[in-house]
Amino acid sequence: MQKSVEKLVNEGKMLPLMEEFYTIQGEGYHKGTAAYFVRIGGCDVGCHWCDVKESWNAELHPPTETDVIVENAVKYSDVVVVTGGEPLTWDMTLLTKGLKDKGAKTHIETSGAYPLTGDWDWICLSPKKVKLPTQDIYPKADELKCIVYNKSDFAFAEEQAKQVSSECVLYLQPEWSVRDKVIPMIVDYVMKNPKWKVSLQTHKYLNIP
Ligand SMILES: C[S@@+](CC[C@H](N)C(=O)[O-])C[C@H]1O[C@@H](n2cnc3c(N)ncnc32)[C@H](O)[C@@H]1O
Ligand SMILES: Nc1nc2[nH]cc(C(=O)O)c2c(=O)[nH]1
Ligand code: SF4
Ligand SMILES: [Mg+2]
Repeated sequence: MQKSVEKLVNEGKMLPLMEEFYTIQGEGYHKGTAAYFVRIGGCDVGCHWCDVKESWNAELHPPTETDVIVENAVKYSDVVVVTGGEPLTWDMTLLTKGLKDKGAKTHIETSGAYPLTGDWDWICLSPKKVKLPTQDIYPKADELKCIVYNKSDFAFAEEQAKQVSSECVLYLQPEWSVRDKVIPMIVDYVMKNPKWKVSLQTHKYLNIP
């Protein structure tokens, strides 16, 4: 990457944009709500079951002016979900300021593995064992969305739930490739531990992005 572009990316004035699309939020608390998704490239957390591995290498995604991302997003929706990749790889200050100045609600999907930047109306924290969230994000998470791949993930989810606020909404979401195996385990767990709710990737059932 050119040095001048690298500097702009480091300042959050440009971001490696992988894709953007208007769809229905499929997961978690806001599922069913129309929203514009902005997917920023770059992630080195390395979840083996990640459903967007094409996002990992930031260099494959064109550095795009943050102002241009904002101008476009607000044409589609007043709810903008920023995801990735891991959006907190980058400084989210200017992106969220731009969106909020134009009246949009800012939502983030994050593993919390890097320091929290940006001004968010909704934070979905989805912690990963391989690279735990930074301490600063736990009290600010609005929802905690733990992915269940096998039964050890219930214990991990409970450990994570101890660290969020009492208002944070708690979700267990099946890892897609093992959904048939883990959905019955999640259903049983939630009935026995009703502070948790089930989250499904409903967009995959609806065949939408
Ligand atoms: C692709 S990630 C991008 C945002 C951020 N890196 C994160 O992990 O939160 C978006 C959401 O999808 C979830 N996710 C990724 N792959 C999944 C899979 N195979 N099955 C279920 N959920 C998955 C993540 O845990 C996260 O909540
Ligand atoms: N419809 C839809 N809802 C989503 N919720 C979180 C997603 C993500 O990849 O971050 C996602 C996604 O990719 N599509
Ligand atoms: S943190 Fe998110 S984007 Fe990164 S590998 Fe894990 S699920 Fe994929
Ligand atoms: Mg997704």
